[in-house]
Amino acid sequence: MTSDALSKGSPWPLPSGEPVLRLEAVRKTYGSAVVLRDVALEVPAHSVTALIGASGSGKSTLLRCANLLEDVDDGAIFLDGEEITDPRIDQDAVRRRIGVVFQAYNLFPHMTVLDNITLAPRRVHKVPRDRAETEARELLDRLGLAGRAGEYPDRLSGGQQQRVAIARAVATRPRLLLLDEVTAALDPELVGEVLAVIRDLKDEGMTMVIATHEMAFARDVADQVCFLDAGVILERGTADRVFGAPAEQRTRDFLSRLTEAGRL
Ligand SMILES: Nc1ncnc2c1ncn2[C@@H]1O[C@H](COP(=O)(O)OP(=O)(O)OP(=O)(O)O)[C@@H](O)[C@H]1O
Repeated sequence: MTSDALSKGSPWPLPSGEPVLRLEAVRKTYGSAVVLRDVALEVPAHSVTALIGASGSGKSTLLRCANLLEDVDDGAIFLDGEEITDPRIDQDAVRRRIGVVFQAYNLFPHMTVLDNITLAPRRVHKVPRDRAETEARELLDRLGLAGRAGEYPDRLSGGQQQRVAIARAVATRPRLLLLDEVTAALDPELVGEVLAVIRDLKDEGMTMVIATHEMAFARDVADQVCFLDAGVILERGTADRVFGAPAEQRTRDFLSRLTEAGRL
């Protein structure tokens, strides 16, 4: 994070001391399959956490639980110290504080880029149209999409559509941004432009949890890396530590398989 970006009036709320997101002993099952076991995680304000691990290790499920798209079987999840897995909580109000971007951009095809981005600020957060549109245009500028506000999504490349999806997710000034394999559906030459946008958000102080198979990116951008193995956070540490000196044999095996495949 650059203090410069914050002093210029970054929209992301300042740290409260409490981790933005905290998971305590989270367990999630689908039928008889245990998908998350005893997962504990703390995501401090303005930090980036990368979730890495083989396909099926539980990265998406963890993000879906954090956004209340899935109920947990056991354990608790806290947003800014408030237990959001408490059944009495207003789940919609919680979701309004969390931005989510998935692999599929899910933009509304019949709406312009500007309308896609301003829909939630206007409808859900009751931001007046003028202000919502001014802020959306500023966001588009920052994400390298100046001049595309009036276009429909099908006129944009996959990388541009995914940047619009990120703009839509941050337009509501979420407390936390969850990114689930946001480059997985993109042609390789478009991956870099989306990763650059995420790096800029980090520099502006956005708190993020990113499930990714892009190891070089995770190593570069993450403050904290969690290696998931069969639903367990087997190893957690700074990016340099987990990638440079993994403590667990299964982490070493995972990383060497990627190295052999030329993906690390
Ligand atoms: N709705 C569901 N019903 C049943 N099983 C599910 C469901 N969603 C996920 N699973 C299972 O949970 C496990 C974890 O899946 P998840 O998608 O969280 O893994 P992942 O690490 O994100 O994988 P990938 O890297 O391929 O996205 C997998 O075995 C998956 O088959």
